[in-house]
Amino acid sequence: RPAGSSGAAVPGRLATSQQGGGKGKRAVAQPLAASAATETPAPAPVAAPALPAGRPAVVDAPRRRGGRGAGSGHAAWKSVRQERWEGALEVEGELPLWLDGTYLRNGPGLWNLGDYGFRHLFDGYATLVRVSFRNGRAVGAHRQIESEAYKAARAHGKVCYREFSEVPKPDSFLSAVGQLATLFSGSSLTDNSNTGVVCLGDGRVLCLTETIKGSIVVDPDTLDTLGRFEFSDKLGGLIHSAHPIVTATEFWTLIPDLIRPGYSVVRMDAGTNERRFVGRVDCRGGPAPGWVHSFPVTEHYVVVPEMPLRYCAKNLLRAEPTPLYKFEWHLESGSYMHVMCKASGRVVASVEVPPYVTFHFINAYEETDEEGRVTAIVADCCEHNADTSILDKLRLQNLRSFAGQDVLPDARVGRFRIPLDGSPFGELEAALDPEEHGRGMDMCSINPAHVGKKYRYAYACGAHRPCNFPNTLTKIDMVEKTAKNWYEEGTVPSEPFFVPRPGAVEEDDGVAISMVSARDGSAYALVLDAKTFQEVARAKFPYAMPYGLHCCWVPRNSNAC
Ligand SMILES: CC1=C(/C=C/C(C)=C/C=C/C(C)=C/C=C/C=C(C)/C=C/C=O)C(C)(C)CCC1
Ligand SMILES: [Fe+2]
Repeated sequence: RPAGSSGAAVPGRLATSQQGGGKGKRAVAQPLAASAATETPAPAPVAAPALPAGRPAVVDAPRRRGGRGAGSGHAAWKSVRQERWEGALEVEGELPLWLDGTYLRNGPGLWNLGDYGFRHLFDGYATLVRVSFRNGRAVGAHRQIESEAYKAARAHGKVCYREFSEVPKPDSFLSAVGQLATLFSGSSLTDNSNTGVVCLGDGRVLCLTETIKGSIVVDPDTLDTLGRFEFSDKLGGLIHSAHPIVTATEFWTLIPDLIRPGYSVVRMDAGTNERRFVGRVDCRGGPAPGWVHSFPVTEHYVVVPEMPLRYCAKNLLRAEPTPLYKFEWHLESGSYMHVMCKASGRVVASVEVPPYVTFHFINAYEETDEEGRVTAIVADCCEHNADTSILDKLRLQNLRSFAGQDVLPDARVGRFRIPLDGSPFGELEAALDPEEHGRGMDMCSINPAHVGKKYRYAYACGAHRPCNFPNTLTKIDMVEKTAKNWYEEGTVPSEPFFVPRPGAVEEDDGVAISMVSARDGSAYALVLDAKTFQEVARAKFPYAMPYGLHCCWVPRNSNAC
């Protein structure tokens, strides 16, 4: 964590330097003594202002230029109203006293610029949410990440960089060659880091998206944007996996090569900014690499997925999105799983597998024989039955227009088995009956002590049907092949993030924390006992919170995660 960032709030620091002028309440200059770390009673919640006058107002009405969209819908799909807020949260139930640290959640929380509404869930500007727990109390906050893309959009009142589905309206007549140049130099790509948030081994907290320039360091206490994470190496690349594998000592990621289809596997030591090239996987099919939103590792291997949903340079350039956005489906190209040895960079297996669509790998581990030799890799993921339609379902118009129809495509825990004996094929099967979790499955976490190792439990979002989006929290038992489900009518819960109890021995000794947005506009951090999957407490925000994607846990008073 950067020097001076202690985990305790600094008494006397102001909640905001902005003065009100927008539609929200005016700023009240109030000491930020709200952290439970200060031992002082937490003050009442203070609303920060909406955007300052003269800048495009952030509105919560879902509409595109020229008219309102279909219904105002659920609070989860409405833009956050204020740029920032911090205050004590009302706690219902008993927060465990050992829960001492900060839960951070990142996600695209702002989908409107003035009266212009974005199309897709993944387009929104990044909103970081914080809940700090101490002594059974909770302090909440949220803040927009100050990416160049967000600041430019605010300053000019329009999209200025290429987002997931939005592209800037050309105001100069760049030739096709010019457009291509801005794409391949990366200058037109967004740095809107609205997807992941990770705590590095050295304590720095990094927000991520799929562009490398969108790796942004934030202060977990103030939620200040500290600046771009500059990689000091010469590896280059424009895009990488949104989900690096981060441990106390290292950081692994994949860099797809769109010119010569393949992936670079790279590793960075904690405490440095220098990635080192470990090895390369050449694609086996298709005109471009498969989309790698995430990938898993085992103790000795990196697993590189190559799915038939592939990047598409033509679609990257398009002004109007296709149903598959920047990607293309190439069933004929085959589906593969590659395995690289972490130590040598050698590809030790490359197998063809049944077609699959996944965004999130859950975990992977090695299977060994009686002599301890590794015979196969098992890799689990949230698998969408090789159906890409989930991407279109995540258009905001679809999410906002739910009227009781069951339209969420089925998903399952897909379990790959990749033999290491030179066989050309691997297997893919459901790890448990998908009915156990309502045939919805995404946004997963596990006990971090089990990353790359044999594990039993995963926490994810499942479905209580009919629904148009995952609306339950589910604990999957991979051994018993059962699930425990949490559901509350009208709510949209985000990724349940597992936080182990310090000193825990059992894999599920801890809590699962999820930010829940309710239809009535309430929002709360829900704390479930990870063993029983029963609610132990909820910490309520005094305002509506949009849906968000991924989370991390920053333990208190530690300079490392
Ligand atoms: C900005 C550019 C890109 C951006 C890619 C992004 C922001 C990808 C984000 C992907 C996410 C958040 C995937 C999450 C999936 C969640 C699912 C399927 C949940 C399902 C629920 O049931 C590129 C596309 C890389 C191109 C360059 C510019
Ligand atoms: Fe993700």
